[in-house]
Amino acid sequence: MATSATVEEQAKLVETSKRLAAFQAVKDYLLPEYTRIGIGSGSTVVYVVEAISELGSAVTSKMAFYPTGSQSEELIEAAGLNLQYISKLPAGQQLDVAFDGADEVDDDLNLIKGGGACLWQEKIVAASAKQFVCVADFRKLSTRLGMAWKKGIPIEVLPMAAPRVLGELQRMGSQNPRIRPGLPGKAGAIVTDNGMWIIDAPFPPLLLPKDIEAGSQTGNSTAGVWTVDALADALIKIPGVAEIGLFYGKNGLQLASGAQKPVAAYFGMADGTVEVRTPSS
Ligand SMILES: O=C(CO)[C@H](O)[C@H](O)COP(=O)(O)O
Repeated sequence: MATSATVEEQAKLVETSKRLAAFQAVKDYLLPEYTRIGIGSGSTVVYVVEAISELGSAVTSKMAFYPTGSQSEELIEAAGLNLQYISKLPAGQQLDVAFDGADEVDDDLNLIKGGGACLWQEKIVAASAKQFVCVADFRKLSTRLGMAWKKGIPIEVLPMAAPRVLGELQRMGSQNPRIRPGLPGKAGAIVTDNGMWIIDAPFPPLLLPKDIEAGSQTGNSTAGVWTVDALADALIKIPGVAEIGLFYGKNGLQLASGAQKPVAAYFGMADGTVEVRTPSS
């Protein structure tokens, strides 16, 4: 009994933390004059939509909301918000802001995403926004990707290429990469909103430039030890890989468009506070 109460309490704490982060992020980054808002996927984003709905229709009726897949599409519709599609965003134009969750966030605001299999559309929406804001609970706060999220980097692949991609990943040092299975009771692999499969590829914790500068590591691939950028650049080049769940590259603040990294990551903490991580440079 005591154990189950603890598990329940922990689950409640996590939900409270997600909600805190989401409400603070919306308060800080959703300005009433904004008209185009990206809405990511996952359980934390549910609270983002709740926070937005609480602003009332006088504010939200002038806004259009762009989903990152079927889950967030349903969320937007259920909240009575105006649904719009990124495919309808005129060339050269941007969303004002996009909110999304993450599976892990490192010291440099690189992200692992795709735990919910929506990474491809999530990356397109994030990169289409002037500002991408990440919302998460304390479990996602990390120093190096792969330290907290042990399931591996989600990689969206063309199904016919999956066996070959698995072989490439092993060669690159991934430990036991696996095709993600479908829901319990459903045979076969999980199929994304884009008709693709997901491979989860665990790698040893990914290094940052500061690790290389410190001289203790080389960041090369020989022992499967990679920097975030080197691994991401190599993964995306594998034939059959549609998109990868590493959101990396230049800091969001430095870019007018195309950023994959957030301008800020909000973490609801276990003590009821919200920690905000922003780019250091
Ligand atoms: O990348 C994602 C889905 O593809 C999610 O944002 C990520 O898995 C976090 O989800 P949650 O908020 O439920 O922890």
